[in-house]
Amino acid sequence: MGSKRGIILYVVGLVLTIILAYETTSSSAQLSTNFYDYSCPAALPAIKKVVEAAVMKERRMGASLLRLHFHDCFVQGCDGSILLDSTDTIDSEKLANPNVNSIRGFEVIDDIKAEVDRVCGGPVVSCADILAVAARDSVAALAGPSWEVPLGRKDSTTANKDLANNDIPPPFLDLPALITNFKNQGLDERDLVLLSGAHTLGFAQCVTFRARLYNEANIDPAFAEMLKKACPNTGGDSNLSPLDPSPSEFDNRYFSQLTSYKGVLHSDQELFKGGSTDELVSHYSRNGEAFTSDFARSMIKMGNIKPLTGSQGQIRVNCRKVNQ
Ligand code: HEM
Ligand SMILES: [Ca+2]
Repeated sequence: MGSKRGIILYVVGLVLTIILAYETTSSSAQLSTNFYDYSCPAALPAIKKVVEAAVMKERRMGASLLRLHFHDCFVQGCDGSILLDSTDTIDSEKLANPNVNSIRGFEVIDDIKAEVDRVCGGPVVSCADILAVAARDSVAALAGPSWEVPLGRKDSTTANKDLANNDIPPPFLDLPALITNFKNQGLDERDLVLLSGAHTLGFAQCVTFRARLYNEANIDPAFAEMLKKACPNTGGDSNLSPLDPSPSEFDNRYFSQLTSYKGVLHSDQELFKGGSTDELVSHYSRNGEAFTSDFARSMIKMGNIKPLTGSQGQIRVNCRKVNQ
């Protein structure tokens, strides 16, 4: 009798363990678009409102917020790690080469966080989710597509400056290295082309494309001459040039520029120079609608990189600091 009971208890325990294990693994991969529908339905409209005001004030901020989400996701996944300031225990990603004197928008994230916590009555929405939604709302505010953002990311308690230096692609990479870099994040060649299309928005500093102007042959000569005016051989490192001719408009001109060898960054032109991604670049240069809808898909894919979910991580009270 006793042993029968023991067996039943054992089986029940086993089943519970299996269910629990399944729940943990599936929830750690699962985000959902309705995550805040009950806990704070006012959150998403609040984010949109602050993003729209910031973009109205300065169009470039939309580009900067989009890039912030990208640079978050490529380091430890989309976990808000990029937002943490340096402390004794935090080696801030803000100081990594791809970010220092370059990445911007932290004050807007602070403004969004304050407004979201106000309307939700406390810290309900993670900083990582705020970054993902702000990127989406930025694109939409600059005439780009909108999409439903899968939500439920938690915030990291760590940052990794070394990983930021290693994993955020620098602009001097060639196509094979760009492909590998994206592949390491679970993104394919099509995602590389589509997400590089984010360079339809925003600006680059002279120091990031000088070598292309003065050393490379696969650049339209008149275009190179024009860029050299804003980017001399020496000095003017931080002078800005737009990444495409309409840096405040989400359109497909980035791709048509590439097909006429008017890419600003070396890494941009790598996507169209007789290699495996040429076809994709031509396709999106001819078909703006396809770019718009496929870009949204790739953004969702990028936003799903290694999120912390369920009991992992935390919801930060201050996006710049780990709780307590
Ligand atoms: C494919 C590899 C990529 C490389 C090598 C790269 C590199 C760069 C560089 C060097 C800049 C100029 C930064 C400066 O001068 O301060 C820049 C700007 C920008 N990048 Fe990328 N990027 C890449 C992919 C992406 C992706 C995937 C996104 C977003 C989905 C993105 C969004 C942006 C935006 C919006 C800007 C303009 C930011 C502003 O004006 O504040 N980039 N990128
Ligand atoms: Ca991160």
